[in-house]
Amino acid sequence: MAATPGPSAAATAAAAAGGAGSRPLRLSPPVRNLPARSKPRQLFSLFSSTPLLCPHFFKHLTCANGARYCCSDSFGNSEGGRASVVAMASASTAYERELAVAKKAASLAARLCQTVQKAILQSDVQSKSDKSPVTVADYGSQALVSIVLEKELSAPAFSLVAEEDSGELRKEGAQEMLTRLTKLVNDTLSADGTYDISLTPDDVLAAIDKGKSGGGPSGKHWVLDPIDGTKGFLRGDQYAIALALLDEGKVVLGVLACPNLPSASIRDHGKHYLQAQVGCLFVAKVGAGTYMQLLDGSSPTKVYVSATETPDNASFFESYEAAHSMQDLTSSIAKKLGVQAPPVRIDSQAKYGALARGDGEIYLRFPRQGYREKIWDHAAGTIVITEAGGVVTDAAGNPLDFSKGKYLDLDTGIIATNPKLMPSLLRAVQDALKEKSESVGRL
Ligand SMILES: Nc1ncnc2c1ncn2[C@@H]1O[C@H](COP(=O)(O)O)[C@@H](O)[C@H]1OP(=O)(O)O
Ligand SMILES: [Mg+2]
Repeated sequence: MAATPGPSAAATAAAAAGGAGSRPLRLSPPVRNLPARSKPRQLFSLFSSTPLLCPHFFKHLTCANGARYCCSDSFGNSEGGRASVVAMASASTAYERELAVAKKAASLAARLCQTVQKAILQSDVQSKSDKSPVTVADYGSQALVSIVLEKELSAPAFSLVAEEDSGELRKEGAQEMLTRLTKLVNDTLSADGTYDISLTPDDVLAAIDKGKSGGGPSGKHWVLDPIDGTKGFLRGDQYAIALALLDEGKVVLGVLACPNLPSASIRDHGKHYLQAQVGCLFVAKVGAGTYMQLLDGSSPTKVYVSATETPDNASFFESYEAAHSMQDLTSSIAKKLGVQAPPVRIDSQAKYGALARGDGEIYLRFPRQGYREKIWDHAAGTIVITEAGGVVTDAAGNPLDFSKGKYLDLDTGIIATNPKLMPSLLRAVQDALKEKSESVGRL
């Protein structure tokens, strides 16, 4: 099945209203049937700036953050010294089953979301108590992921921490939506053909409510954002299905399905990606690197963060929605760092995927005071970046802690970049935050 763009067929990541100087990014309809290519450029620049570890030239290299990566054709296959063979063998076999299940679940959910985005009707949008829009696709995506986890995992009593619950769907007046949702889930399952099942509305409600786990520091917990970037989804722009697995409080695998992200770099928008296919799946497992493939199936390609060391050649990603991140602060950080390029604003954890494959160097996220970050908004994206050789921290430089339950306890914001740029980025963040608090103090 070919990946298809959204209803507008133009995933737009233009500058937010009033965002003068930001880089408009209009993603046009894809030209079909062109081969997806990863960018060897990223690999070459990494070779040129990283020490080789052993005489197996081009086999082993150390990423700038000290993590070891092996050049391998498939997930986890490697060559080299005995110790690394042992280490990589355990890295390659651990969580293998879970990763395959996560890919299956996210791909199926993405298919459902693509169907809905194409046919979206205003009446699909309900209002949650927090007033953010939620669609039949959020529920359908969560139900499908939950069903795949239940069918495929050997332990049926899995723990799932997910964004949606069935509360609104159980209310009077939601019957029609529930009927449509059940049909959508069943149609997606039957088109896929893996499972010969037909779900009732109650089955769908129960599947959604499997996502009520609170997470925490012990055991395994799946973490799901069924549609990350609901606003982008409704606009016909970028969104992601983000699924991760925590084990003893650490993210051990992550899958990001980005149905509207072009397979080619969006750095030089207006150029290569206009011919690219749309719909990417990023897959990361602890110790085994990050891979990208087309959502409609292509062999996975290992991806790496950009090796750019100089801020004046760097570009940065931030939220499309001005309400999600303080753009005056991010602009001040970029200025202090010496970044020349305007911000690239796109919705959802698609930013993490784009950064992981080197489309840009920096991600800045500074929500307004009082906003509490949820683990499902960052778990999959974080491992996609770290396994590609990048670093993700809070504004004080601490790693994100996914072991505290549903929320991340954060110092102000989230930043990501490559290890070479991180020290200067952290200094710029600290300076900009200090300046901001001093200016608030003077008022
Ligand atoms: N006021 C807010 N500030 C920051 N993030 C928000 C806010 N409201 C919703 N979000 C969440 O931010 C994420 C999108 O981030 P981005 O701005 O990078 O696209 C989404 O998970 C979105 O929730 P949701 O998943 O319900 O869409
Ligand atoms: Mg989200």
